[in-house]
Amino acid sequence: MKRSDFPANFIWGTATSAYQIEGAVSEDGRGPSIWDTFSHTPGKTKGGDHGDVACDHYHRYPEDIALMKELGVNAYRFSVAWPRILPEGRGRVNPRGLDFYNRLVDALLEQGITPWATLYHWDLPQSLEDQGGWPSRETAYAFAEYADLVTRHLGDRVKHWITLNEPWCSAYLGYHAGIHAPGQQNFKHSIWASHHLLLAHGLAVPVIRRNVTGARVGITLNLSPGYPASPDPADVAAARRFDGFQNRWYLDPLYGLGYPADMLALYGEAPSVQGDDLITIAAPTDFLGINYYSRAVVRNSDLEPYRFQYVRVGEEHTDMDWEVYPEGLYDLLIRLGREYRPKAIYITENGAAYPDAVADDGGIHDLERVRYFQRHLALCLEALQHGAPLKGYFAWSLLDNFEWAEGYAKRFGLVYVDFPSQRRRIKASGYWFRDFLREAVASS
Ligand SMILES: OC[C@@H]1[C@@H](O)[C@H](O)[C@@H](O)c2nc(CNc3ccccc3)cn21
Repeated sequence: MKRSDFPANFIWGTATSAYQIEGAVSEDGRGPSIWDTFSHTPGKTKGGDHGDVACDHYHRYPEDIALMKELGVNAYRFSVAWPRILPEGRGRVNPRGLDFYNRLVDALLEQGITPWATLYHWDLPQSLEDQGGWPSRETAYAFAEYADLVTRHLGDRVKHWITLNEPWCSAYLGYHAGIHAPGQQNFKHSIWASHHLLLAHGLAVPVIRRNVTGARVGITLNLSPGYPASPDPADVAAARRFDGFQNRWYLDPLYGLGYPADMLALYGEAPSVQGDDLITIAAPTDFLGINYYSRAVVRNSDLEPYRFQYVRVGEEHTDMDWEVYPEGLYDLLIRLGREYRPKAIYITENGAAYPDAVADDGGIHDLERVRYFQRHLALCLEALQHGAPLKGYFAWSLLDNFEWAEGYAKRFGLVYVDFPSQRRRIKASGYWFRDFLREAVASS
């Protein structure tokens, strides 16, 4: 499999997010986010790690853009930090926050790299959380105001917009599992949060289209195909419940089907739907972003409210203990193409954590990660050849960075970061990606 097997206009990028790489959390007027609060709360992140400095990208972005250029990507997916733009979440605008993203976008364009901006990658301004957070409908309205402000300022140069990164993570991990910010464990709040996140997306889509000529708008979901641990009908039903929990709860409303009836019955907890919310949420989009890392294998369980249990399978796992299963990406792409028929699909994240180390020769020989990319890209190509509307691929991630509750212990980068010195080193996987992308030049 080589680059020229893919369409000539296929998008090849790397992805990051603001809180994971920027640092400078109190610089130039940025306000606190729920991840500043959560990561500074003892016991919430591995080793008490936080994003105060991270990759110091706020200051080092020219060097990081030079790395993207060396890798040969033609696009870069980053997120805008809401608390940098609106320190209290609404109202007062921080011009120095806007200035940073103006500089970042201009520097990307100067290098011929297309900016793809994610408006929300989990860093909710703390003041909005203090007023109810995503369980409150007001937060959806605040998001639409934020989207309006950012797209009015960057929309002349940024044409690709992702409203939300992974609402499932924000709602479930943040408000029910409690392992992500803000760390609540309240099922009803997680259901209300999921609805207000989808509502926020739906409110923002027309705002972005109004502000950005030629906008391409979408949302990014972390989707995992679910497989039953056995042919036992109870396990098959559990896999269907998993699919509802992880995938259909978001896909169905976004594609005009409303919330899935089986999950509404299972949950017995109705989302806080009002008026035309479901019409708003189903605003037509130009693409679906998919973050794919692995599949899920589940069996039946009495564990309420989801009534499934994960089963650990497979011979090969990453440092996150996620099974390496590229076939799941193929199955997912084919299913989505057939069942939801998005205009386009972009893999907005795919990658793997491995315990990278600098070898005696100064290199980082992350050959497992090279193999991970090769296998997943091969299945992307196969799905594309079988009709999936796949138009691009963003590797997660450009840099080793702050891996949320796992802190800096889990490395996903194509580029190794020595955090004490902030020195960047391209890994073997980065050089592989560079050579893969250069092939088209050689063969054209
Ligand atoms: O964990 C790797 C990345 C993470 O760094 C990104 O910020 C985020 O967008 C992301 N989403 C997933 C898939 N979903 C997920 C599941 C459990 C915990 C965290 C993320 C993986 N990743």
